[in-house]
Amino acid sequence: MSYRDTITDQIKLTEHIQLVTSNGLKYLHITHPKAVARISLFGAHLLSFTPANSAPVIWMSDNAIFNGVKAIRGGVPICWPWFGPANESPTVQPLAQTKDYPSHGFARNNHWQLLDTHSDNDTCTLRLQLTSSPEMKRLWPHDFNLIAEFIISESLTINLTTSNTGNTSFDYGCALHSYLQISQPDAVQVHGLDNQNPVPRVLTGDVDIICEHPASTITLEDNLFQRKLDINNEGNNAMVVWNPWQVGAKAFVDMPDDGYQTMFCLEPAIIGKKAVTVAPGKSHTLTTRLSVTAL
Ligand SMILES: O=P(O)(O)OC[C@H]1O[C@@H](O)[C@H](O)[C@@H](O)[C@@H]1O
Repeated sequence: MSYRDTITDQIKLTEHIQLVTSNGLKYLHITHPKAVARISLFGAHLLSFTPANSAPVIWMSDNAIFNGVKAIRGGVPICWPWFGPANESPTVQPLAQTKDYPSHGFARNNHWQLLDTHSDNDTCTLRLQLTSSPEMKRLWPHDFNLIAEFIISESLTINLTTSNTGNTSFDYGCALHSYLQISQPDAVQVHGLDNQNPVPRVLTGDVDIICEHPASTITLEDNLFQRKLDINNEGNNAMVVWNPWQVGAKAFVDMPDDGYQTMFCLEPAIIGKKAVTVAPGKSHTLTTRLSVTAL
């Protein structure tokens, strides 16, 4: 059952933005002449983004679980303050890399606070915040303020700003783990993944790679949807490219067996030893901008 079937409360925040409660969880519904979008406060997780006159840009699993515990499969999960399994990440405290450390950090498994919303004829802007709690500090012993800003118009911009509110520097890793909607695997080509070898990448099987020299704009062309998606990133040091293909999809309880045929993850990320260091009182922003053009 989708969370949309169990809505119990709706509050109008602006002309274009509603705060919706479903099964005790909060969602933001954005309905603007330029685009429709949904955001879950659990995870500050963008669930959908569809500009006017376009097919959906973001893929969401038909079997996604909205229980406020498990990270949602699809959309744009925010992986933070580490990427991938904790025991492989240099930004997790070395003595504590045990099994109860969630993969891809804890930002996508926590409830965020809605800071503010604004909308006008051009744009909707929404800001969500996560701050350090004792439970989070058990996993990652730093004081922080994390703000996810979503700017929704013909294009989508996500600014993820990490601020150090403590007295010592920290390193962090992260990814805006965008699940992009595609028509079918053999209709798509990706450009810009490797700045040094600019060859297109086609989707012909399972892929899980970290590209360390991405161009600032990655382009996903979809010949069947007759569109190209430009993904412009700032503040990342890598792009993760992922599709679990048939065997991988079957192994996920929250992905239909054929789900891999309509998704392609292209994730601007901060990974590895080159992870960003944030000094006390300082901030760092990772930005991704998605815009669609007809082919
Ligand atoms: O199932 P999760 O934790 O959401 O991760 C999904 C995938 O996320 C990708 O970013 C990783 O590169 C994959 O290795 C991983 O399987």
